Amino acid sequence: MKVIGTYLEGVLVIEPKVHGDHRGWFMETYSDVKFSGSGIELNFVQDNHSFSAAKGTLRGLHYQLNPKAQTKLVRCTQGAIFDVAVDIRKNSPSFGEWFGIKLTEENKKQLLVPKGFAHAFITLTDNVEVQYKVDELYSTENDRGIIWNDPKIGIEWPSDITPILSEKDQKAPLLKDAENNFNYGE
Ligand SMILES: Cc1cn([C@H]2C[C@H](O)[C@@H](COP(=O)(O)OP(=O)(O)O[C@H]3O[C@@H](C)C(=O)[C@@H](O)[C@H]3O)O2)c(=O)[nH]c1=O
Repeated sequence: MKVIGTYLEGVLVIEPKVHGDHRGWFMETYSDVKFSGSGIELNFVQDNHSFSAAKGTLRGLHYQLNPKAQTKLVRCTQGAIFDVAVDIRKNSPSFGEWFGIKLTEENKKQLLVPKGFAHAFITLTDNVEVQYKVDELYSTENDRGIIWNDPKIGIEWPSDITPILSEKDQKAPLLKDAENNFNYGE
């Protein structure tokens, strides 16, 4: 397994070791010992799995407030997504900055999105399955969103796709209208 840092502190790209043979392949998608060995101490408590039928489905930007903030270990097991993390830690030097990466069924890459980051993805193919582990339970009271196309964040979504959004995500606020509630790292 390879752990690759990004320009956002704490956001990591994980490349599992894939063991191929004449039958196909095998990989460990998460190992407590290997993550600990790389300095990543997590206690996952929930596994999530979503299916998006159409290319252009955009879920996010989502986060949970403390004390229910979540670390997410995200992977795409069918099709392809462009996966994004946005730093919403108020005192961070990279507050409001984003990192994006293509996660696909073929490349088997994973993105580790720490607490204090909003998360979103857009599907780049039809019939996409995304699976992710989280280290805090879902909490409707603490579940929040930021609008996907906030110009202040300026995420470079694939330009040839018109996003398909949930009603909730269409009504999400701008970063500037949500940031008073952020309670990470204070
Ligand atoms: C996230 C979540 C949703 N739900 C329910 C609530 C709702 O009825 C239904 C669909 O929820 P949503 O519309 O919020 O699903 P979705 O838009 O897929 O939300 C997800 O988006 C990605 C980007 C993330 O980062 C996730 O943490 C999560 O916020 O599932 C749970 O029961 N448990 C959960 O952990």
